[in-house]
Amino acid sequence: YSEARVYRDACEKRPQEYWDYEQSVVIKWGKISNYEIINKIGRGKYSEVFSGECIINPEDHHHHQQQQQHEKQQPCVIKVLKPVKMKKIYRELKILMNLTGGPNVISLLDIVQDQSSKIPALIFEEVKNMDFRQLYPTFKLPDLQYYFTQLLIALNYCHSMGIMHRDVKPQNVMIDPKEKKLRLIDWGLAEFYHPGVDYNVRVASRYHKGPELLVNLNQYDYSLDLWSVGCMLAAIVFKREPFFKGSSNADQLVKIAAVLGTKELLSYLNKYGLRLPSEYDNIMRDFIRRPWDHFTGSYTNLAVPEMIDLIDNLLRYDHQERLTAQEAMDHPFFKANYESNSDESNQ
Ligand SMILES: CN1CCn2c1nc1c(Br)c(Br)c(Br)c(Br)c12
Ligand code: NA
Repeated sequence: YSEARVYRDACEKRPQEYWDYEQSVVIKWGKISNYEIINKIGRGKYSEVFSGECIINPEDHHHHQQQQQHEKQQPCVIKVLKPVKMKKIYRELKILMNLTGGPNVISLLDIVQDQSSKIPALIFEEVKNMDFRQLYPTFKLPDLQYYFTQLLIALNYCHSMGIMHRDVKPQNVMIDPKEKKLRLIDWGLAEFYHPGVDYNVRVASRYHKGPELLVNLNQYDYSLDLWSVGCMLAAIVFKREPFFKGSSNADQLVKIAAVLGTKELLSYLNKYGLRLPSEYDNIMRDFIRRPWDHFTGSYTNLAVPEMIDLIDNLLRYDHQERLTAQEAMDHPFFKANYESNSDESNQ
């Protein structure tokens, strides 16, 4: 049995309609004619994503025909949901309505419905996102302090609102480096946290799955998201994207054990009265725990002691041992001064 160390009663202390998405999702549908799709920017298992424009007060267009071309349109992102169970759609909508406007959470501007297909489309604020594979290699320590503080602010907020994101990964963290803007997106796998509930372990994306998901520890909590943050940091600091690259869910745990150790995995399982699932019998080997400096190689520019300690306190098998989002924000790494010293910048 396991319970969250923080925000245990975040849902219980709110009215039932806050978290009971099966009963009480009231949708105020917007007008699909207010939006125009420009082009496709992404496709996922559950949705197709487009860049779009919001046509502001279309009634003005009748009088000034030529103005139409010059009318300032609001750029937006249009997420067209694929027809999955309405229950899952209601969950995402409810969570977005609860969180929209929160710090560094993507803003939901409107919900519209395609007349023929009846499929809902979600309209979001636009973020001029720079692909993480291009952006992350440019990060120096001050950038890591800034952007991971912004990510932790978003996670502490949603956790305080009783919501686990459950799919934290670079693809779901939109960053506009020009505006130094970060937004956590894709709440399609997010769920409300209730103590003692057994959750589906088939969540998150393989490389960012916490050990709890891979050993079928169903009573996980917000701390799952902090494992994923640890994976993101380790990938940047040790220049290995992704940091744990499993070829399957089972192999994912093997890759984690190759770093954190097999003995340590078994004591984690023991603590929660779990056994290694049978699919590991032939693939789990006896790994020794690797010290983090094993991964720094020749360079250590980002691998400063405070960063190593932060990663070490996020990438813990035992979800109860991991730093919470608030504890991570209070970690010495974020208090240190790494502003590039003068001689370095002259080189
Ligand atoms: C696949 N890509 C690339 C950029 N981008 C993608 N999906 C997005 C979603 Br969902 C939202 Br909401 C926003 Br905002 C942006 Br920007 C998005
Ligand atoms: Na989204």
